[in-house]
Order: sequence, then C-alpha cells, then structure tokens
Amino acid sequence: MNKTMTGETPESGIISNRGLVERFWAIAKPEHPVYLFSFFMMALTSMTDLARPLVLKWGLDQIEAENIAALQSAAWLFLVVVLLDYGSRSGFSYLISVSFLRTINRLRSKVFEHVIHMKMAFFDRRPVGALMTRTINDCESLAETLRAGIATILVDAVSVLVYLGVLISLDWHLSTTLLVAAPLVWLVVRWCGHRLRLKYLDVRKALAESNGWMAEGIGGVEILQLFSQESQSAGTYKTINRKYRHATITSNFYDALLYSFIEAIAGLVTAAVLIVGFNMRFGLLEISTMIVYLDVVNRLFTPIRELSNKYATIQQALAALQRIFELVETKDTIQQGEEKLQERRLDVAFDKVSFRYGSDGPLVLKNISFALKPGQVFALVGQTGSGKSTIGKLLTRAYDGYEGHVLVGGKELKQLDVHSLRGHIAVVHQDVELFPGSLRENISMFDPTIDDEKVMWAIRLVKAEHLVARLNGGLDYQVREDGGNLSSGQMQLIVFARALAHDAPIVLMDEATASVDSVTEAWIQEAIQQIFKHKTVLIVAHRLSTIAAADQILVLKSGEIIEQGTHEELQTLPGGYYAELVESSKLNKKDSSVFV
Ligand SMILES: Nc1ncnc2c1ncn2[C@@H]1O[C@H](COP(=O)(O)OP(=O)(O)OP(=O)(O)O)[C@@H](O)[C@H]1O
Repeated sequence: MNKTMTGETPESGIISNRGLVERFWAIAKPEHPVYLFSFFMMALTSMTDLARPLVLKWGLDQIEAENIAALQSAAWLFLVVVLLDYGSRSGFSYLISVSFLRTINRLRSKVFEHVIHMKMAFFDRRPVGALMTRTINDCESLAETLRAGIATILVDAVSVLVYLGVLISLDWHLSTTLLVAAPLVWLVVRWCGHRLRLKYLDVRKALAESNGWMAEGIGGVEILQLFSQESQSAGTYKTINRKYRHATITSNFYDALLYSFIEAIAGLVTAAVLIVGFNMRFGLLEISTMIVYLDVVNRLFTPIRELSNKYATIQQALAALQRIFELVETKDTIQQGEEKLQERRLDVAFDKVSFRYGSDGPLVLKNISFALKPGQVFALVGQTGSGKSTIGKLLTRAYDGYEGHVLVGGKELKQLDVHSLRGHIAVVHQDVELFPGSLRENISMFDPTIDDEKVMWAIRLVKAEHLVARLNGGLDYQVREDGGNLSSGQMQLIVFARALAHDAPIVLMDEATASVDSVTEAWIQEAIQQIFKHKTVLIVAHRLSTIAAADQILVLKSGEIIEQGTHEELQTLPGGYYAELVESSKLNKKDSSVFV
C-alpha cells in the first residue's frame, strides 16, 4: 500500500460557508417546504419562550389589581402558550431531523452514484477504504452534527437577538458599551472558525487514511501473513492512527480556545458595563435597572457561549460537507459521445495509438496499429507488462486519454455512447468475476432480455449442462462471493456462458494461465471455439493451441508491436522474438500447451 494514496485531494482550500450552504440547499430541494415549516416552528418556539414570562407577569399584575376575570384569562392563556411551546418545540425537532436525514440520504446516494461512474484512473489514485470513508463516514458525520447542532443553534441565535433588544430597551446609552464586544466576538469566531475548519478537514483526511489502511490490510490479510508482515503493517497503522489522534487533539484545542475567548469577552463586557454604568451614567440610571441590566448581559452570553460551542460543530459539519462536495464535483468520468452502435458485426481498428496511465507516467503503448475484422481472431502475445491488457482497457474505455485513433465499426470511441460500446463487447477476464447470487443471475447479469431458455442455450454451448445438473437447485444454485463454492474450471465455464448469452459482436478475452484437469481443459477449449464463431475476437493468449489457431498474432514488447503474422509465419522468421519465445517456453515448461 502506498501511504500517499489516501484518496485525498492535496491540501485543499476552504470552500466558503455560503458556497457550501447553497450547494446543500440545492440538494435539499424536495425537502424545502418541510425545512421552511420547521423554521416557522422554531420561530414560534422563540416567541412562546418570550411570551411565557410576559403572560406570567400579566397574571401576577391581575392578582395585585384583584381582577379575577383577567387572572382566569391569564391562566388559560398561559396554558395555550405552554401547549404551543411544547408543540412547536417537538414539531421543530422532529421535522428538522427528518429533513436532514432525507437530504443526507440523497446526498449519500448521489456520492455513490457519482463514484461508480468514475473512470478507472480515478480508482487507481484512491484506495477503497478512503472512498468508503467519504461515502459513509463523512455523510454520517454530517448527519450527526447537523442533527445535534442546528436545532439549538437557531434557537440560540434568536435568543441573542431577543436579549439584545431587551438590553437596548433598558438603557440604550449603556448598550453602546456592547459595541466593544461585537467586533471582538466577530474576530475571535472568524479566526478560530477558520482554524477549526482546517483542523476538521485534517481529521477527516486522517480518518480516511486510517480506514484505507485498515480495509487494505484486512482485504490482503492472507498475503500479509504469508510474508510475515503483520507487525510491519500494524506499526504503519499505529503511525497513521497517531496522525488522526494528533489532528483530533488540535481541533479540540481550537474548540476550547474559542470557548475561553468568549468567556474572557463576557468578563470584559461585564467590567465595561460596570465602569460605564458607575462613571458616566451614575445618577442617571436606577440601581434596579443596573442590576437587571447586568443580569441580562450575563444571560446574553449564555446563548453566545452555546453558539461558540456549536460553531465548532458547524465547522465539523462544513468540513464533512466540503469533502463530500469535492468528491461529487470531481469530474473524472469518461468523455463520451452520443452515437449508438446498431450493427451486429463490428470491426476494430487501432491506428497509431500511444498511451500512458498517468500524465507523467511512461508510455505503455507506442504507436499501436492493427485492423481486426468480424470472424477474425487476433492473439496478443508478449511478456508480462508488455501492454497486452492495456489494449483491451482502451477498447472498453476503462481508460481514455490515448493518442491516435481507436475505431469500432468505423467510429472513433469518443463519439460513441459508452454503454452502447460496452454492450457490444463481451469481456472474459482471466480473474473470473462471480458475485453472490444465483447461477442464473451470474450468467444473465440481470439483463431482462436473457431468459432461462437463453441461459440454458449458452450453458449447452459451453458444454456445461452436466455442471448445472450437479449443482443443487440448477440455475437457482447460490454462488458464493467470488465463486467460493465452485471450482476454477466451473467458474470459467460460467463466465464463458455469460459471454455467449450476451451475444456481443466483439469478444475481448484474457485467457487464463492456470492449468485445469485435461477434461475441463478440453471443455474450455471447445467453449472458446464456440465463443469465437462469427465474432470479432481479441484475445490476450497464453496457450500455444489458442495462439496457433489465431488468424493473426501481434507480438508486443515494451508497448510496441514488434512482430505480426500467423503462427507459421512468425515461427520461421529468422531471429524472430516470437520464435524465441515459443522455443524458450517449450524448454522451460513441462506443459508446452501453456505458452507465456
Ligand atoms: N492502472 C495502472 N496504472 C499505472 N500503470 C499501469 C496500470 N496498469 C498497468 N500499468 C503498467 O502498464 C504496463 C502494461 O501493463 P499491462 O497490464 O497492459 O501488461 P500485460 O502485457 O497485460 O501484462 P500481463 O501479461 O502481466 O497481464 C506495465 O508496465 C504496467 O506496470
């Protein structure tokens, strides 16, 4: 595992709060009415908060005035206010959390949908664990912080405004003192907020790295144990975890700093009010007003303290949101056209194609040219790393950004709709890809046009009826993850049946090198011949029998085609690379049917 591959953008800047909120609001469009209604509920909560003491005071005044009727009305009014308060408070809390949950669920689906449309180069740079952190943990963190924070933030913000109003009405002269605090609070909140966001971004990055390492470690545990690398891997994990711990501690530090700054400002403001009150306003201010004033100043700082606390929570949510949007806004999808392939017979041509995986990577294909017609089989041959599989990856558009032209049915790949193109290519990989599900689903791949009859037809063509008959449940047989309950020969036959059932005009095959018993080998060879019939076939071939039967052999070395011809032509080429490869494979391998 490469430590730099954390799936992160390099040191990312901060997207403005407004930018993030606007993006979130756009995603939340279906919930807009519920959000607005819950905000109305919240406003009602603040009003009932304010009304409760007023109604109480009015009621108490009626006792003094001995107005029984008014006192009774006050009691009823108090009940209404209490009920309203209860209803609006619970309504707000329920509606806001439901709305957040819905929006975040949509966001999570959007992230997943976006990620699975990315081109393969995107995944080369990002380990699965780190991507999982973004799709699951970041969304989860956002949901948690929003649920925990926003509901009370809005109430606190309204309380601050209400207390300010009360202070101004008590003595507006004295209230000018508060102006000293405003810029201080603003500066402190901005400064700490900026740092907090950066630190929370670090926390999330470190968490992604930690999860990435853990996912790859557990996924590759067999290799780790075989090479006795458990302690080394655990040591690296500790280092990564230390980074996470450090980032979390630093963010807690700024959180605490913000809180203590606010405490200090509260103290300063109280002192300023005392100084101004007893010096400049002495005699102009009743002592009772002064006491009430100081009490309200103290109360004013309660929601401000709460807000400063929640500000850290908001920064946490914004950091998670920023990472989610950075991912969703990464445009790393294949550039594709609109044209759809209609023909059932398609030729494939590479014209002076050169390619490198990364912009600064080495050229892995150099000036590759060949033309393959329907009914023809071309075998790609060459030593490991010579570029054989890369040709297939370009053809299926797993990667783009090549120089030259790749044409299918005479059309440049970039002009074609990528789904239409892939629907016309049957890919049979060396690593057999089966998933947990029925045998039927593994062959039809949920294509509704492939019914049981077609599935059985494909199975018969690859001579695998005996296999299905032996499996418990036949087509309903439940295949385990990665075909865990099937032999490698059986898995290959199923994948061949899949290729046949989809009846694609182009076949791209990476022939398996693993030896199977001679009976299965014979079935597989027969299955391959069936797949090849009338198709345009490009095969990364490893068996001499397959290579010798190909119409053309393309011999690759370091990304270049160095020889091209039939088996007979190439074998008799004086000093030829292919002839040498055949000779050395015969000398080195007991089973001469397996070539390279
Ligand atoms: N995703 C990738 N990112 C960067 N380099 C890659 C990637 N995949 C392959 N390469 C490089 O491209 C070159 C060609 O690889 P390719 O898989 O096409 O070779 P191959 O001939 O099919 O090898 P093999 O027979 O071992 O499968 C190699 O040097 C390899 O290291």
